[in-house]
Amino acid sequence: MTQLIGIVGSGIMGNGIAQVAATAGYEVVIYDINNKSLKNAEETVDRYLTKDVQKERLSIEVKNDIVNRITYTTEINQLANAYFIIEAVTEKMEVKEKLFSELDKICNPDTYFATNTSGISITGIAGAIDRLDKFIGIHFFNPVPVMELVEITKGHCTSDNTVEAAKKLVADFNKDSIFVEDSPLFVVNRILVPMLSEAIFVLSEGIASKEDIDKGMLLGAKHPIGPLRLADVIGLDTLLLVQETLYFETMDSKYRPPSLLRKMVRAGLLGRKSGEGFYKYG
Ligand SMILES: NC(=O)c1ccc[n+]([C@@H]2O[C@H](COP(=O)([O-])OP(=O)(O)OC[C@H]3O[C@@H](n4cnc5c(N)ncnc54)[C@H](O)[C@@H]3O)[C@@H](O)[C@H]2O)c1
Repeated sequence: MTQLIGIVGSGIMGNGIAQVAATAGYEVVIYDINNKSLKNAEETVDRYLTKDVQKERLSIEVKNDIVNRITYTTEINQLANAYFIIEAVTEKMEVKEKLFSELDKICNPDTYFATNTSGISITGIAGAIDRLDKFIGIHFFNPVPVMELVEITKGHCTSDNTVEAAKKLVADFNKDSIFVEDSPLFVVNRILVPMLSEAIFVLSEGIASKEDIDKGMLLGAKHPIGPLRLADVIGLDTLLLVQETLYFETMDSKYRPPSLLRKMVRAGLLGRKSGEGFYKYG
């Protein structure tokens, strides 16, 4: 029988993870509390796969099979019999804890739980549930269908069996992985996020225009995308929450988030997902 993957959160990351899981042949249920986000996720997956069909990387029949393997729902009970749950909700400890505590009661005792957190402690989130041994960090990168890497992180009580199951899942998803200790922001974001933060400080100090900051890193450091445009792709609200984790966990002032970033989030300028961040979209 085809195994079921439950995705929680249908935002930027959730819809990409759902697409990759369905492409790997799994049945997928994607659950969100927000109907609009689910609708948007469905359209995003369809748009991505349609592009693949147009570029002749995928037949229309295969595209339809992938689309038909994904169910979009606001009913959390539909996740009860999942083989693996992958959580991709808002980057807040209290939101993730409450969700996993509810899932722990609903789901089959054999169900594995994974979080896609960008940097919150895996052991900390697992504190909300009884199945501590079945909890693991699987951190995907944005955009999920394109990026090859995931970071796998064990919590203090994660069993070897769960690590093996996660590794197999990641291999099925056709992703490569690195293994990272449970530490704020893991590896990639620990290095990347301070660079994005510095770009925002450079902008707010009036050292260069946003276009020249991005051009500087594109041409001068051979980055594939400028740091301010990348911040818009990530979502400025998520970026701020991730920076706060690094700052509060280390209590090191070098990681303080730029006040410009905080102001933009308060103004609802969240980047590409809200139509405007450092740049305007749509
Ligand atoms: N954006 C990125 O580049 C990126 C990259 C890697 C990891 N992540 C991580 O992935 C997670 C999700 O990030 P995102 O960018 O997709 O966020 P997002 O804001 O695009 O989407 C979050 C979704 O979660 C839903 N949600 C919130 N609370 C919920 C709940 N209790 N139950 C069900 N759904 C709920 C929201 O309605 C929304 O649709 C975060 O932990 C983030 O740190 C993000």
